Amino acid sequence: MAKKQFKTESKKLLDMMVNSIYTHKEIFLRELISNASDAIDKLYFRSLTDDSVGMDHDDFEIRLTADKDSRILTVTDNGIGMTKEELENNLGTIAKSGSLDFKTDEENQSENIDIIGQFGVGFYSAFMVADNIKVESKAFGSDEAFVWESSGADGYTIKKCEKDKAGTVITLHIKEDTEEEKYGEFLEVYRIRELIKKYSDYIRYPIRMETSHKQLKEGTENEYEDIYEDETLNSMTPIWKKPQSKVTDEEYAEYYKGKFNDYEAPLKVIRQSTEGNATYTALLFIPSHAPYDYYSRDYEKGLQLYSSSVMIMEKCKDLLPDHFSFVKGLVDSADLSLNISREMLQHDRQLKIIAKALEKKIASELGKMLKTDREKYEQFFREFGAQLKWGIYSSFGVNREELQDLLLFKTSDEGRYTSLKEYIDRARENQDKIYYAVGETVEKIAMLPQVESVLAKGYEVLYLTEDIDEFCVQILRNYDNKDFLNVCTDNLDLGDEEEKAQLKEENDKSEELFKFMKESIGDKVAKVRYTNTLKNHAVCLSSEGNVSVGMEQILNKMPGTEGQNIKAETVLEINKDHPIKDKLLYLFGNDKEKLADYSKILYAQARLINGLNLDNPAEISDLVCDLMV
Ligand SMILES: Nc1ncnc2c1ncn2[C@@H]1O[C@H](COP(=O)(O)OP(=O)(O)OP(=O)(O)O)[C@@H](O)[C@H]1O
Repeated sequence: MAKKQFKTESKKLLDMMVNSIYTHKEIFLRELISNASDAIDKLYFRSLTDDSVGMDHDDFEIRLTADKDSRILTVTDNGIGMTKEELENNLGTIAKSGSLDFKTDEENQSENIDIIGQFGVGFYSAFMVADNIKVESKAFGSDEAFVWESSGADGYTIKKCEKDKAGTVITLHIKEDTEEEKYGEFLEVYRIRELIKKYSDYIRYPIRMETSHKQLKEGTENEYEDIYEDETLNSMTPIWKKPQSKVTDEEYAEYYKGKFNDYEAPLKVIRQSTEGNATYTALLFIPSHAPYDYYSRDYEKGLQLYSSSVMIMEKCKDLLPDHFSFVKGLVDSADLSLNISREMLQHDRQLKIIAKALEKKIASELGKMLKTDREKYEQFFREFGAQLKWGIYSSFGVNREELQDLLLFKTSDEGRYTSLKEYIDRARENQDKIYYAVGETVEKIAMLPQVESVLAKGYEVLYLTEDIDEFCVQILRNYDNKDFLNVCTDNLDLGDEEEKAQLKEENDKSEELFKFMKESIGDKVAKVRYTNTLKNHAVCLSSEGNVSVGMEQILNKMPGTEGQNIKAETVLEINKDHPIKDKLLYLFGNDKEKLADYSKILYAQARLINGLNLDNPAEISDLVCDLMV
């Protein structure tokens, strides 16, 4: 029979598995057992409403056999099974489409680790240890059974076979041992027992295996015989049902990695059990890094939902607010009915109470981490901080009480992270503003002329480097009764009354000059004026109104704003103490043509100083050359 070919993506992945240098090959057993358990879950769930299943919870099992002579390891379940089409679709292609959109450079073996870790390639991982795999399966309700067989990337076959009951038998022919790899260990009972304890202990169905031990023969004194017995290798207690003191950090980490397809241990484990309004146990994990798709539309938030240890939903969105969408984990509650539908669940009062309590718990645990383990918190914030800021912005500040003290911003104080409270604690006496500036990097912001002058007066400035930062700050408006103030906007008010009056007078006097300069530059600026906030530079840009120059950039980059051309009211500010001022006044009286060129050049310089690109670099370069020759 002709072999069918794997889909291209699957073939690549398979090649990688077959030649894997991944050191944790042992995880293949966890993957197969987890699939078996899922398949049993499905049939058990069905048995609750369908008498024809004819099985009780106690009838379900996962069975292992290992034969060292033939190098055969089998994993058998009496779950829902697969039809011919399902065998084809589930095992002939990668379950999760798009997993391989991610770079799969076969040459670069080190990427193996990431792929296995990130996507939990499941069934395919068996090819790390086996050179031939057979999957015999009979779907519940079907009269026919089929066997899928493959020796790796060259393809697979599907044929009819005989099988009595619904379920699946996976037969692995374990690879021959090599110098580096002793694959034979996966046929040893002690090793299998160890792996089940490590990765699959919590599986709620018994994982059984016939094992033997030596026993003194009855009636003899020194004759021993082999006694064969069925041994259940797992404790079947879900990890969240074990007393907290009995679970080590490592066990939580292994559980998390296996269940949520992560290659790194979580940054934090949160466990909560309550009775009262709602009785539930929650086991939550804060990952130590954002999943590859976290900041994309494909990412789906949610927690697993169990009713008395039986999973009723893989991803319950309603349990997590958007600003904590990075949290992984599960909730087990006896208060929820097993047969509850998704639609009903949305309106379930219990669920709402649980969700509220979890939100509070997560916020308080993060707060604690910020206080007691700064380094860890900063690691968390680098990965997920933007989500908290987004939470404030997208809710128009409704969540501010919960979130504002969890925020960190970069600051002029050595470019490190600060919380708002820390900023206030360091603020100068009588400082009634929280100063901030926006830019791509800390270094670029530090060079902004306005920032220099605010720093020179002894104030600290928040450096907003992330796209969401300024939006978040604008929604907050103030913190601890102090308003946020963008140092590049018009109302930076650092001088005394006398200085202010003097500036106004000078500005009024030069009104005609400014009008001419503005007309020369065109509608890229709304105004030209003098400023007394600059120290060394001749010019800078600032803005008036709600949209700052930085926001203009971000808003125009956002999808959906094409063609809207959102504009900041840009102001070109000229240092009133710089010699350029006299030059401009002179040109205004004597050489308007040159003044027009100067205006354009000054505007271009201001853009460069503010870290912005020029829209007409060739023109500016020509103008500068003309001045030079
Ligand atoms: N023992 C089994 N019984 C029934 N169906 C199975 C069994 N093993 C695998 N499958 C089916 O094959 C699919 C693919 O399995 P695979 O382990 O590759 O991915 P997955 O379990 O969906 O994802 P992941 O392992 O990343 O969580 C499963 O979703 C399931 O539908």
